[in-house]
Amino acid sequence: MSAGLEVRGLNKAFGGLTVSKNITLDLRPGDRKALIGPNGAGKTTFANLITGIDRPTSGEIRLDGRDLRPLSAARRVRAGVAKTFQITTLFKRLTVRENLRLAVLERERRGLRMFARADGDPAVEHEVAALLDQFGLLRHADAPVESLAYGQQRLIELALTLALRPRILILDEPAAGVPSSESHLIVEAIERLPSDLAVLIIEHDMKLVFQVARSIIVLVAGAILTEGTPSQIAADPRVRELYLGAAHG
Ligand SMILES: Nc1ncnc2c1ncn2[C@@H]1O[C@H](COP(=O)(O)OP(=O)(O)OP(=O)(O)O)[C@@H](O)[C@H]1O
Repeated sequence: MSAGLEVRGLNKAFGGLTVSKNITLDLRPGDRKALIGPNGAGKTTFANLITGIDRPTSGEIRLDGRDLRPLSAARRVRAGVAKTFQITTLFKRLTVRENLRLAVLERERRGLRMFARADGDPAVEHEVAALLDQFGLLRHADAPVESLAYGQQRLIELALTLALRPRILILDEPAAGVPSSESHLIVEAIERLPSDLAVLIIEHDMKLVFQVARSIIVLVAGAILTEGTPSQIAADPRVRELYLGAAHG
């Protein structure tokens, strides 16, 4: 048995359209991998197969050797597979601290009934404070989420996901909609993620990808074209053609 996520020969067809083709990859503790590819390459579908939103037509998905395929999306989160920014919903009128508290309680399955008494639980408060600190949100702790800049709201979503204590984290376009003046917040937050977490970043912003990824997987028409270090990918003529072709097309 090996630690982390193992995907073997994954296929997915919607009717006659095959959108994932024989995808094989690993996500090990500490990995910082990016999944890139043109629009419609099948990145979101791949993420949905891992998180259990979609079911593969064939192929294997294992976490620490355990077959994930029979598990519902909710059970996969409990097993340690989390994806921002879909499972997270911010309560915009509540404060940052209250949102984080709810996420911790949700993980503990204490639910909303405990909410009123929760601020009396030192263990929960300690964990919330650590998350606020990790994401540089301490000074905004008691501000309503809706009063914060968009980039900061995305940080809160990331903090909420980490409150679930995932082992595999899929970041789905973490910089989407974030003004370039705030994108450094996202980069810094990714750099501060726990070192043993396995991270897969799906992102169109190549600047961000090359800043944070140590390995890049290129998906084209549902299949992996290549996987390599950022410098290998940047030098790959097929990848250059793909992106230059897209830019000129
Ligand atoms: N539920 C579905 N039913 C039928 N076809 C689908 C479904 N979901 C996705 N597809 C098709 O699968 C292909 C891959 O889509 P997907 O959204 O996974 O690509 P993507 O790489 O995430 O694209 P983008 O970068 O634009 O988000 C597309 O042709 C899309 O139309």
